[in-house]
Amino acid sequence: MIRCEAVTKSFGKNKALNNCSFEISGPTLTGVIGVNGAGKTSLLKMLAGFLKPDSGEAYVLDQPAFHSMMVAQNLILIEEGMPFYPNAVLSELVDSYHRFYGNFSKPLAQKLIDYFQLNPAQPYQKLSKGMASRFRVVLGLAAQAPITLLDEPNTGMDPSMRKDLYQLILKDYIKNPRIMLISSHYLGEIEQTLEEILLIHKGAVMKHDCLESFQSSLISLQGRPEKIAALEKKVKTYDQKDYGPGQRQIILRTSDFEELGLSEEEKQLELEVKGISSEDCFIYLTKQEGGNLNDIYDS
Ligand SMILES: Nc1ncnc2c1ncn2[C@@H]1O[C@H](COP(=O)(O)OP(=O)(O)OP(=O)(O)O)[C@@H](O)[C@H]1O
Repeated sequence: MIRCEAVTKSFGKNKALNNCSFEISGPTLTGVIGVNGAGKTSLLKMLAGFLKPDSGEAYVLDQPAFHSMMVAQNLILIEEGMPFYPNAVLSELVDSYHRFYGNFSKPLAQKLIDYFQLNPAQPYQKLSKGMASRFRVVLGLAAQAPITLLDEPNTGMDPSMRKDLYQLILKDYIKNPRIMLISSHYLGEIEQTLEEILLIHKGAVMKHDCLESFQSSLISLQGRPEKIAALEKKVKTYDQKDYGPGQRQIILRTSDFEELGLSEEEKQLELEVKGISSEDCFIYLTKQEGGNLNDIYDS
């Protein structure tokens, strides 16, 4: 079980987490998504007990996470800035994680090291970015910790290795179902692996849903511009595009679409109603309020 109750954490004037609440009570593969700076890493570090909340509380296995030895032994967080000893070679790091984590599987670590073509005698600090990510995944999966948090495990990996990684994570989870949180900017790639989505926006949970509900929360509506313009006045739209003079598309909430009470005839003859991808859903829901990119080059 992991639970955040109104967790807030600031760094100076910067609020990394802002009244963040959610709960995961049993084995689930959850994707933690959000734009840059949304608070994903801060949330994972909070659950790992590395950060103390300013207010609220993060619980892991019913205990406050901060500096808890019980939490440390039952949870692994892999992330780019893991504090390994300087000059440690991969086999030494595997041994030290094996000593710490009760469920650590050395045979699995060995198989993953071979699969990822890593050299156990090589110092971690000499690995390329993608190879270092591969090694962190070795530790993250071989630890078999009841709570497994993978912060951008695919950083620097080439596309074919990223595909393999998603399969590995899924196979590992099927073999040993547990709470797994994976943060990633590659939602379109990783979504087949996931059961749930935790969308973090401005330090808070914007959505926590199963993948299907997340994806179907927005919908695309296309039709003649005057027809669409009439509907647009009644709902909040997340995007609008014109396709030539004859067609206009809007993106709106599926619940708002249902409330419009359109007849079946209107839907079939006058409008094209389509689902959108989960990645587009994420993009529309979190669209930045910042400037227009055309302003950068057009004077
Ligand atoms: N140690 C720190 N010191 C100061 N500010 C921090 C620190 N850690 C995080 N922040 C700030 O908190 C906010 C959230 O950062 P965080 O790394 O959690 O976001 P993220 O969603 O993981 O981003 P990204 O996708 O870019 O990795 C950012 O504004 C960041 O600058």
